[in-house]
Amino acid sequence: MTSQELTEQIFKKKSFLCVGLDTDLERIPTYLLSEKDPVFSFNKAIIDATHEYCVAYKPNIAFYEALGVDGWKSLKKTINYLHSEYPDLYTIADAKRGDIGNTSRMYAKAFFEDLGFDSVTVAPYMGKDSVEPFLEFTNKHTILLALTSNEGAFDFQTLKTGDDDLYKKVIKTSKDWQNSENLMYVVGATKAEYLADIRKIIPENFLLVPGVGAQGGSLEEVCKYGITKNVGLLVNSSRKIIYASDSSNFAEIAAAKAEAIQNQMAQELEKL
Ligand SMILES: O=C(O)c1cc(=O)[nH]c(=O)n1[C@@H]1O[C@H](COP(=O)(O)O)[C@@H](O)[C@H]1O
Repeated sequence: MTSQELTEQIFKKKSFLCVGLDTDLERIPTYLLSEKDPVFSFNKAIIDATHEYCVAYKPNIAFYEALGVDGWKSLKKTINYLHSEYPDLYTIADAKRGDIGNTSRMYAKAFFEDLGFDSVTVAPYMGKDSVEPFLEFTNKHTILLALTSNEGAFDFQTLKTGDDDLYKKVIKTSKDWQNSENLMYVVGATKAEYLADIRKIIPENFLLVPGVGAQGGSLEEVCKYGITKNVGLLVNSSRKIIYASDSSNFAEIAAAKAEAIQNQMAQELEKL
């Protein structure tokens, strides 16, 4: 899906919500554990209930990898289900990959070709030749970690390198990489006020903003500093939506949570 198509979906659905599928066998309703593929059953129920309130889904790959072969099968079933039932929804593989060039190319093939995700999250630490293999894929986005939502973001990302904080240097440098038009960036909702400066460097790019909900970030603040006339935001919430209830009507409750966020987003879009 292109950025323009994603923007069209955002205006059509009045939502820039991304639902995070961080599916954990220890947190899903226990009655699902007797199903053949509890992870897929849970994801399917969440997707069927929430799809009208969001524009994207982001499975966090760690939750699937932790289950070995079974986890990869559940992931594949989930992405196939999204492609067949809801092809207008944007998909993010939250894998935070990045390695020497030929290895990155294999990661890119895994997520873009084999699984068919629209985008993948990538760590910038290994630099240009570790990211460019992802950027070669047309109509696919590489979502580069810029300023993350966690406390550890202050360990390295905000260190001064010359005149700039490291995360700003990452963003500025990445703009010169081959096919940089395929870049999006991660900026944590917990650091919303930094978005004002970030928007001066990248006024147009889409930002994936995790950290509202369970991590305490504020949607209002994110919009105040980060929204553009084309929106340019995908705001993720995982646990606050998918684990809102562990009873038999968990999907319904998740949908209500997603709808409440979507309503807030619709109000923000009204202001544009
Ligand atoms: O790349 C990410 O999505 C990500 C980056 C970041 O800075 N912070 C962050 O929380 N995430 C991911 O976003 C999701 C947040 O989940 P909740 O805190 O449950 O909404 C998790 O899958 C995290 O791995």
